[in-house]
Amino acid sequence: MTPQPRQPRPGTPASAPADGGERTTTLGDLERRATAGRQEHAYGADALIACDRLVRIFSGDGVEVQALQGLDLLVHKGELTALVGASGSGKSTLLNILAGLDTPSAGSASVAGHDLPAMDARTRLHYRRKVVGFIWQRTARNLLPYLTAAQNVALPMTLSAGGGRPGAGGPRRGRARAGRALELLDLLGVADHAGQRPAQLSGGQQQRVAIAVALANDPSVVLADEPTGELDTATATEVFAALRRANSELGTTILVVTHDSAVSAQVNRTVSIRDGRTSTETLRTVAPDEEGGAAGAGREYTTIDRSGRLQLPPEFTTPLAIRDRVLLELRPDHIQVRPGERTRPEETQAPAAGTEPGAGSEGGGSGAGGKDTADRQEEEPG
Ligand SMILES: Nc1ncnc2c1ncn2[C@@H]1O[C@H](COP(=O)(O)OP(=O)(O)OP(=O)(O)O)[C@@H](O)[C@H]1O
Repeated sequence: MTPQPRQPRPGTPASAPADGGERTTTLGDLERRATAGRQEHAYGADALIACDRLVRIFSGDGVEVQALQGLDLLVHKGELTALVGASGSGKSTLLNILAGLDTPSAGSASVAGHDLPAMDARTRLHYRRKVVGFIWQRTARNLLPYLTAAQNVALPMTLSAGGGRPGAGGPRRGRARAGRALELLDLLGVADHAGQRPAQLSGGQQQRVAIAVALANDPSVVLADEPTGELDTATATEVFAALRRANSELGTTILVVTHDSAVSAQVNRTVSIRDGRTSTETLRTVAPDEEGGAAGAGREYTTIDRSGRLQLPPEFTTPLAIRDRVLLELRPDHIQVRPGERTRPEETQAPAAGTEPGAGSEGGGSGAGGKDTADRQEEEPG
């Protein structure tokens, strides 16, 4: 048997310095550089929220519902993003996963460096208390009825400081917690109601106190599921303005699910979910003012998933009768999508002996830069 050359172990010099001079590159150095390079280019490495091919399947009574079907989403630090979509498209499912209340069936999700599917019960509890704040649609679900507004805001700080043990110390002591609660209520325009219980507050005031509760522990992210769903338009605008203030003044990243197009028009980025996947997103260049007015015109973009797939909206495909396939053509600065011709039965038969596969046919039209024969003849001079 031929002896194999022994590989140096990671961390040992690939070539030792002959003159005892400068240290040469080791295999360990190369490995570290390769790992750093991989992390740098990993999907969503610079994002605060990164969902990669997220799948959530609910099963029961022999029926399976695929609520999320390989959803990709990146949200960067400091963004205020609205999540819209038809009923049943998967918005709440996504938010529950990001809140640490549910786990995905497949795919990965990370928030502020926390790998959500990998969290154990203890980490999950810490995550829910410190890393994310949550606002529910039902005002009554956000606040404890027997505590005042200020006590409701101080409660998450007490719980995270000492697990609710009486007299427990922590990052913020009693007086500091009360001070912070008042600061937050002031920021959200409800400081005058600090001593009142939820039943004494209007729906809009309750939701603003709920935002303060969600912000109490300086979370990296605030998630809100239809926070204005139970409110009239004027009150919804006020509550949304409070969310925007939290985003702009505290820099908190906020992801808000809404059905209300007036609300979604007040953010710079609106991501639309269709059939459990992100389908389009609208970006606005001019931010709305304090009252929610004068937002810049939005431009809608179709999202491309990690495998290069995009969903063509029915408003585009229906008028052109686009169904099974399209022709993609690579142009210097864009890709052209044209309806593929209908398949004729003879085209689906095997090619006759001696003919090259695909010769003279449409060729499926899938190659970038590929052109069908008719086109080429059309464009050739003479
Ligand atoms: N616990 C569950 N068990 C079974 N199916 C569920 C469960 N939760 C959600 N689903 C299903 O998953 C799909 C997505 O639901 P989800 O609530 O995420 O949608 P949504 O976009 O938030 O809808 P809505 O806007 O009406 O709240 C729906 O078909 C729903 O019926």
